[in-house]
Amino acid sequence: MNVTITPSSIKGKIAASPSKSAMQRAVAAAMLAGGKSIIHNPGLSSDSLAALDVAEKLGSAMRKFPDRVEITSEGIVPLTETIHCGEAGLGIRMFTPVAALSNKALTIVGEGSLASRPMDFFEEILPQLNVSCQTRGGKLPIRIQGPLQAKDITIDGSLSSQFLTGLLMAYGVAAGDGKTTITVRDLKSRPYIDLTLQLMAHFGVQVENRNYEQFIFSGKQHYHPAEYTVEGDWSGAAFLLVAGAVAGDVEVSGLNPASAQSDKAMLDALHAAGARVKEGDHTITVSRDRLDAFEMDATDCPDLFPPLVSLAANCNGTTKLKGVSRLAHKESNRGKTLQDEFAKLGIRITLKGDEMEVHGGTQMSSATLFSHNDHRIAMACAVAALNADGAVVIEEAEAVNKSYPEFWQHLGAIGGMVDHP
Ligand SMILES: O=C(O)C1=C[C@@H](OP(=O)(O)O)[C@@H](O)[C@H](O)C1
Ligand SMILES: C=C(OP(=O)(O)O)C(=O)O
Repeated sequence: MNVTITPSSIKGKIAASPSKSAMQRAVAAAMLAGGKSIIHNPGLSSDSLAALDVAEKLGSAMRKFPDRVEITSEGIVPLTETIHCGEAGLGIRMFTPVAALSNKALTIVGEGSLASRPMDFFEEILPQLNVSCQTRGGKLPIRIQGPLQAKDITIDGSLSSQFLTGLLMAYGVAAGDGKTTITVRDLKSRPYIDLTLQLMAHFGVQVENRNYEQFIFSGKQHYHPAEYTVEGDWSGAAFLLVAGAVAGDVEVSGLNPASAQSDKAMLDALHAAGARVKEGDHTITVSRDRLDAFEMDATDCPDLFPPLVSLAANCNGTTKLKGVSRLAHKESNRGKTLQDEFAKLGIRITLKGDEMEVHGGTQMSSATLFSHNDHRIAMACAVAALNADGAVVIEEAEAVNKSYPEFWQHLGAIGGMVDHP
């Protein structure tokens, strides 16, 4: 699907869509708790729907309503040999160790960009936990056979935090009497682990976090069924907040200021760039003002790079963003993708080692852009297009469904001139 954005002024209010990061974790916890859990505000992102499908295939009973989903589980009892994780990086990396709690031979698959994202971690780590594991050269499919046994283990957290999230979730069930420790070297995306631990605690499992280097389970625990409400998504909201900063005035509600979500750091960037920001109770208002280049280390909030680049393109001067090497293995190679697509708008981006420089403040031009089937690239292009000198076409715009299926409708509702079939 192509979407055409005509330069427009932004004005309006939007309620943030539900966070897929929180939702997928809630599904895993509900699945691991014996009994009935209720998840409110589940949302319809493809990654969240894929998580519900995984839970069904792993034996949970599901009742879906527009505002909630009820998950009834008796533990991990796979109904099929193949588990399909859609295109969700977190999904596959979290559900693989969880599925390995069963003793059944399983094949874990996914689609789209997931087929080329690294999974070799599992081949190295799962055999140490008594799970046989084979991948195709470090990529999908992943063949496993458990049951996983929790043991003291040391892992590398520098590529992604998602593998640790999966192990923590599974250890919540598998850790036995006594003390079991996951030691992690060089953990990146740390706030995502806070979100994991928060979710686990909500469902009754406590883990001691020693400075993101050791995660300690002291004794046997159980997940308890619970009610949980999925928070508004700071990652998706970041695009709307930038739209307000560069093209008018926006109010986004449903954003928890105390959230563990890493992407609430978008507020720091908006302040640093000089945007007018008002922080209310769960509501953020951002209005256009003079914007100047800023510096930020986004190593631990890698998903902010796309909206940060849309903001930086509108800032006078050269914005410096650290952490770009974290983007190589997302839905696209996002450093390069942002460089290529923003070049078509006339914005020069340089990549030097771990740093990205965005040379902003010049008039952006009408162009045809390609999302690379990456939801965050599609949304970053759309926000940049608001200030172009003519229409901007975005190809494969349906990519937004992965995290934020309402994005085009929301952008239109706040004044973005969005044309699509
Ligand atoms: O745990 C999560 O929900 C996520 C963790 C991050 O991945 P990395 O830990 O690989 O950086 C982030 O990029 C991804 O979109 C979602
Ligand atoms: C990288 C992302 O997600 P995942 O790794 O879960 O596919 C994302 O949402 O930008």
